[in-house]
Amino acid sequence: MESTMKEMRGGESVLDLSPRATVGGGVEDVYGEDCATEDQLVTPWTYSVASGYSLLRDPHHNKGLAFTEKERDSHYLRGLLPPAVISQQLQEKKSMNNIRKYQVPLQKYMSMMELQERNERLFYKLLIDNVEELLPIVYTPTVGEACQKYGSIFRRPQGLYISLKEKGKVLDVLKNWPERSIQVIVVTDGERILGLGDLGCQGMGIPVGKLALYTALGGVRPSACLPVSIDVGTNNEKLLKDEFYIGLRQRRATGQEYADLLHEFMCAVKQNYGEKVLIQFEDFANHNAFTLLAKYGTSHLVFNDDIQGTASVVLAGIVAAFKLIGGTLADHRFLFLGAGEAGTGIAELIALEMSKQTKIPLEETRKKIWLVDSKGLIVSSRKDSLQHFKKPWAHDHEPVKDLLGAVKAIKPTVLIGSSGVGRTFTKEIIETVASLNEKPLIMALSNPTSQSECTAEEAYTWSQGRAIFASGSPFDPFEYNGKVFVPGQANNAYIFPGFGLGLVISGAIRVHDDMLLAASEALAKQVSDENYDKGLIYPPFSNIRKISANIAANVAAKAYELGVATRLPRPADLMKYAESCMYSPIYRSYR
Ligand SMILES: O=C([O-])CC(=O)C(=O)O
Ligand SMILES: [Mg+2]
Repeated sequence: MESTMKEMRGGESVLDLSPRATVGGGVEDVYGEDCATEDQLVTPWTYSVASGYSLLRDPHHNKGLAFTEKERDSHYLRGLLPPAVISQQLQEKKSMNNIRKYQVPLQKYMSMMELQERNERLFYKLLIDNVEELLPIVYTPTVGEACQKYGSIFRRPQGLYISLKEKGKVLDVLKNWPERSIQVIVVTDGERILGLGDLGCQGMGIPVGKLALYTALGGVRPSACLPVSIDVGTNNEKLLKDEFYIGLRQRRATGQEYADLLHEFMCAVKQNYGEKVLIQFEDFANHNAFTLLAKYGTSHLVFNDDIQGTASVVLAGIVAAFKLIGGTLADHRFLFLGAGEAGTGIAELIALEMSKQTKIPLEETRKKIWLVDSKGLIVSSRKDSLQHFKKPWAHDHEPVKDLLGAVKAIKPTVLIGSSGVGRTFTKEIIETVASLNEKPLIMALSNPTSQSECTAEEAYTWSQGRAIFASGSPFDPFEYNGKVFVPGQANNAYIFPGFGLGLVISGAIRVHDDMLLAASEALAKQVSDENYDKGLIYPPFSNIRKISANIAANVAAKAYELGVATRLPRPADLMKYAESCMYSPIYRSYR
């Protein structure tokens, strides 16, 4: 020990060439970091106020070549940067040029993630100014591929990893996160990532992507956002055998062990961040999604994006579509393929809104809505064997074994895919729906693009250009018989950023279904005549910050009305207030 210490401090001692030899081989190494052998401890020294080299390495404050002369003087940056001083605008132009050079979407994704870790404000500037181009990169569909390959492309960790190894220590883990004032957490356990299935710990890409949208689309400060991946194992054999897999190498814990870890997490979050932190559940498997929402809905500020966010965005699209296809909710018949979180969540919100509009009891309005799962049409004779969240949809009807049979029997005016399984709206199914309706509304919601129930091209071609079509993942405009059809993107990204902002600015402590209706109503109102002319039932994403502010204002107003808002007094103009609260990625000047 004595001699090792000597070796560590000086450079004079004889070099130890054993396998324990120094890692860095430093000379005049004051802190002993470079001279330390692999099994010696070193101290990770940093400064409390970032300046100089560490300022350039701090993504929250780094501005790269945009540091001014004055800032370079006062923050010890002289010589650490080349002489040129350029604007954020020029940096943006350069970064976009570079990203556009990549042909492979995953490379664009990696380059965006690198930017986020190098210069956060520039990352958000790019994302906000080029939202339609970059959304498919940081979000669906590319984020899906990124999660599948997360281990291989892993560089710096993002977000907080809570695994079974941290059982009993979750509060300590939360305290390791560098930010204190968290407002929004997006958490997944990775069991149902988009329509791609169980990706275990690598589901982290989803909370990271969703929170990037919270900031870019909804204006929540990046430092107030916390992505969390809960790792209870994975049942994905391919990942368990993948040498680059980053998660626990075990099959999923279930039952009490699972419930205990989640409960510890939920309690620790409240203890650490208080009552008003929003916890968004994302991409949990059906069985846990419904259970967690019901269990924590009365004690925490929780929101399930796949059940509630998707419901709100789809309801908005349907209501907007009535301008094109006519009628009201009560005039239509709805048929779903897929009776999981999205399917039953949407169905319930449609039934609730229909009931409010018509004063017909909810039990009755539900009967206008039919769902098909992997075993066929959900009917009352199946009731005993159905999972609890499917039971309200088991109406009286003879058994029907598949979607085509159900389309023929139910004669829907609106067909919605929420199955997570691609290419299930076949030619025959779309032709049958199109034969029943002058203007069928077809929504293929499953993500990413590979899991979409049909493509835009198929929907337009097989309906001879008569379908009103929207999909969860983006499709390019499609020309058919000389007319250009622009498909809308029915994705919860329209809702959750503004919804969350509304909760944050009102200090809401609980989520209520009426707030989802308020968000939906605000979104539907944003569709302009110009959008309708193109067949769109959603406004373009280029306007999303204004849309989010509108949603936030409507949600906040509802929170005050329901008495769950704690930020008092209520701001008189909630729209103005929402806009004034939104994060801007423009660089700040340092003193
Ligand atoms: O992430 C998305 O694009 C929408 C969503 O929540 C899902 O598909 O699970
Ligand atoms: Mg999701």
